[in-house]
Amino acid sequence: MRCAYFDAGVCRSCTWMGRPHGEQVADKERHCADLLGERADLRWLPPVTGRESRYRNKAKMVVGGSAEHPRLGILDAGGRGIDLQGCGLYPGTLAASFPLLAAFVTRANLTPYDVPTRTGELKNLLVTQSPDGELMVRFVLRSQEPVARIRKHLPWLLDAVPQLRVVSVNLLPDHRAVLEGDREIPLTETQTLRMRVNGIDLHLRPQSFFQTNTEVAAALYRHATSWVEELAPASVWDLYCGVGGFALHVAAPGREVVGIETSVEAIASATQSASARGLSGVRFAAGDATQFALAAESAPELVIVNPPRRGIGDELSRWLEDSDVRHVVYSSCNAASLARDLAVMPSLRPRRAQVLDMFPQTPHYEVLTLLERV
Ligand SMILES: C[S@@+](CC[C@H](N)C(=O)[O-])C[C@H]1O[C@@H](n2cnc3c(N)ncnc32)[C@H](O)[C@@H]1O
Repeated sequence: MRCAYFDAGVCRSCTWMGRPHGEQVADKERHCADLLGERADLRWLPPVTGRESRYRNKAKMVVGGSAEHPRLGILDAGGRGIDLQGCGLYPGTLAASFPLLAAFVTRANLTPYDVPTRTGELKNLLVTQSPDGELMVRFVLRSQEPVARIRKHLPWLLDAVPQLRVVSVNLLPDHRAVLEGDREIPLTETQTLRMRVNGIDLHLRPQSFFQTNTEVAAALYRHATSWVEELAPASVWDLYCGVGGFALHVAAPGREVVGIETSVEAIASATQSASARGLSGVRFAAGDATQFALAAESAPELVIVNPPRRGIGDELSRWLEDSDVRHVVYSSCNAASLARDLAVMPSLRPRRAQVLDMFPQTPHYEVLTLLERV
């Protein structure tokens, strides 16, 4: 794939842009195999690949320029906005919303936040596209000052972008290089975007994580589910469950499934999905994964973990090592932290591993592993 922004040197976010896709995937497999080391009893399954472009379901656009001429994209080294509305990573409906969102910024007179002078209001636009082509838009603002203007002009935006289902404001008052703050102000009655994956309705609210690449995420959930089905455990924990993707896929009659996640919003979404499906054996609770495991009276037969980049860490790895959990399905977006965690769990041996190319044009990838107690 080629990218005019990359070739012109204005955006270098996709560091592998221009490299043949097959070569990228082979490098990711090699990288992962090196980190996991020589293991005679580990079977590598063929990698999962999806489309090379238009695969990102979420755009995190920094807003620069002026209210009259907003730029949606990234900031340069001097803190000025670079417009990347033509970025090839975003799917059709999402990409088509950018010029309309830019027109809305002008219409509602939303002054972009200027990093060097710390003035202005609109910091970021966060846009998510569901598999059905519906959109969630979040305006990340420095203060509530523009909220009334956004509300006033919102009917225009809802009319201009008919796929728009969820709109909210997120407040990020401090001058920090983060994407969003803690406080969310809903602007539409609907505050949940339906993310239909493999025929299962997941629900995404603002402030919840969703796998970046819906097509590859669907394969991730399918493959993990087929491994779990083979083992047919009576009890499963889904730790770091987010909106419940793994838990809702592996739910089955007679199986007890518990999902644990720190985000209260994500747990509300997961609970909504479970009750809509009438799943009585699935329960979700907000909390820290490690603390939950350490406090539990008994361990399940199988544990799924899908932690952030830092991995599950020493404490939870040690707990798993000392527990009588027979199998762990570990889905990782950082093979380096996976390898560190594996070193703390020598009794849980990786039997299967599969690289999933969740982030084409970058060195990042997801790896799904099945660990078995020896
Ligand atoms: C890589 S995401 C995985 C989400 C989910 N499994 C999925 O498929 O969408 C990691 C999740 O871990 C959650 N998280 C972060 N720290 C946590 C902790 N200490 N305990 C439980 N969940 C945590 C995050 O909020 C995020 O939703």
